[in-house]
Amino acid sequence: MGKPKVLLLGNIDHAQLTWDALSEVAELTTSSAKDRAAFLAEAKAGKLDGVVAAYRTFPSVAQTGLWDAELVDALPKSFKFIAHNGAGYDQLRPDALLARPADKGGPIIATNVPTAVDDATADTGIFLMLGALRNFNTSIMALRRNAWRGETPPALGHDPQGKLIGILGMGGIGRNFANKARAFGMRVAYHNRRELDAAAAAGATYLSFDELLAQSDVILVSVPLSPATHHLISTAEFAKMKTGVVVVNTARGAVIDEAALVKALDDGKVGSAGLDVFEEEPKVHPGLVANDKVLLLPHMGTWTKETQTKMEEWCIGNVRSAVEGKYEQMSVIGEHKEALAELSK
Ligand SMILES: NC(=O)c1ccc[n+]([C@@H]2O[C@H](COP(=O)([O-])OP(=O)(O)OC[C@H]3O[C@@H](n4cnc5c(N)ncnc54)[C@H](O)[C@@H]3O)[C@@H](O)[C@H]2O)c1
Repeated sequence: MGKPKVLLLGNIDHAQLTWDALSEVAELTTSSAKDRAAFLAEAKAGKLDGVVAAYRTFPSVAQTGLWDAELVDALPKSFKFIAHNGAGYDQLRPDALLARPADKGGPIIATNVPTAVDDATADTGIFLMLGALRNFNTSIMALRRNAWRGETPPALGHDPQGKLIGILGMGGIGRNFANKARAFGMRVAYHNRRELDAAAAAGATYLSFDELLAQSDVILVSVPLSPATHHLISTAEFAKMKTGVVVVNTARGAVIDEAALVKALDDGKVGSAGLDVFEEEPKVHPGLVANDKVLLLPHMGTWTKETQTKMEEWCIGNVRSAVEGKYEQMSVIGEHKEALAELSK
């Protein structure tokens, strides 16, 4: 019997040697599909037969579309694992992957790359928070059009010291951000679906969702995007916030209703914002682009050599563990832990 096949969707940019070394245990293959229709056609024509695991990047969604029921249905029976190179896996539909019936190959197990992203993403959040608090974007724009601080000087910014940062989603990135925010003298509160134990909370105060909205001077959005968190923050939630609140989003654009944010900024309810993520990337709402009070980054959260390298190495590690049957070493997504345990029996 030949080696199991592993499919690469997207590029390996930093961990090429580790990827090449996978060929010791697997036959490495790629897809020539340029879009979802072509990918589905390849799968249905049997070109992916024998593939056991795939490595995928965030941009490879252009090649496959979402990993939903339609895509799952087209995959060969041999396909068992999808290793996603990222922490947030909203491009996968965990339910659809799990629901594949036994006669079609049974559940497909997904892994992600948590924790390796924490520092770089939290650092990006700190940059956006300070920049938004200080209104730096207005003066950056003025300087670049050779107008020094602008025709009228920008409004004075605010110091982080003593302000309450409310972290919505106190996971890996949220907790990392909390530590850094403390170094700036901020008071830290958070909201999660459940209160953390004392060690994980590390002194941060647990607030209900509404309390967090009402009391925070700065709100960091750090929850995964899912049907439950889509537009978690919209008109009603902005109305509950302090006037002049600073909103930072390093999670996913669609957790915030972008049109409602534009309005809240225009009304002065939200004082300024720092955004790394957008509802329809790479498109950015024109109301955000037009507003100097918004500091914008094009999804740069993990855009560092060290972090991208760590992520690739980790993701390839998940593929290798899957192929070698070392399931306990895989960082499986929360929704698939039980299915992996079944497989391990
Ligand atoms: N900007 C970037 O480049 C970048 C990089 C990495 C991750 N991300 C995004 O950041 C998100 C968070 O990453 P993480 O590694 O901290 O994830 P994580 O799973 O460690 O933490 C997420 C936290 O959110 C909480 N949560 C989930 N749903 C909630 C809800 N409805 N209300 C309140 N809390 C809720 C969870 O309990 C968990 O504590 C990812 O899902 C991803 O979308 C963005």
